[in-house]
Amino acid sequence: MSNILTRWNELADVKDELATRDWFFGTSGNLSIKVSDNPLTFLVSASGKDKRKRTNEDFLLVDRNGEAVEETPHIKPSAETLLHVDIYNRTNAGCSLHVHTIDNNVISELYGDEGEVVFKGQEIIKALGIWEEDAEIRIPIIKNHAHIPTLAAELAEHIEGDTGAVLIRNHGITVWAKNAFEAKKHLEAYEFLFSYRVKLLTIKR
Ligand SMILES: CSC[C@@H](O)[C@@H](O)C(=O)COP(=O)(O)O
Ligand SMILES: [Zn+2]
Repeated sequence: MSNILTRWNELADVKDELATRDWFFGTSGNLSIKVSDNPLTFLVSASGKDKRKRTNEDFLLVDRNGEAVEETPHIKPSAETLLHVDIYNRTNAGCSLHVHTIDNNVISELYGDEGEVVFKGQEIIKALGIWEEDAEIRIPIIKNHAHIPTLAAELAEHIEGDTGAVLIRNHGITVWAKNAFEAKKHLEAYEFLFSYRVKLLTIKR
């Protein structure tokens, strides 16, 4: 099987799993997976589609600038392709996932003024590859901008390694990691932490 087809199927499987979790409200969310390094190309989800459906037009191959490699009259790359462009140009990540969930939006609003949300001493942090006792993680929260180059520029300030995550206030989360398996695992761990915090705060009130 060609590399592009292998990556397509891998990303389509991740998309199906996130859809099963109901993380693609109202066509929101986008996904990408790297196909080649030299030149840099990656598959990114088509804009505005119902990501719960699996079709032959779910992804497009784009170059290091996020431009479609082939002309595709019916579909265009995600409106947020520039965010994925920055991740692949600045890291060795192999996959990037972006979802809007109610919990990640609530957390981003609750802690938005602080510019980050901190989690400590929770077992699920090990899913992020951090194994120390009482480990602490900090997820930056950036302002949402309708102007995507401005949003991408602000996100880029927090792209520091081959794995990471940024919350966009009242918008969603962007996660990247070395491959699709790791990116999905990290996304699930973050969403676990957000859901836990929202539930705990609700009960404590
Ligand atoms: C339909 S609301 C979500 C969009 O504005 C955007 O934030 C998003 O995540 C999906 O855009 P898309 O162009 O389909 O990748
Ligand atoms: Zn979005």
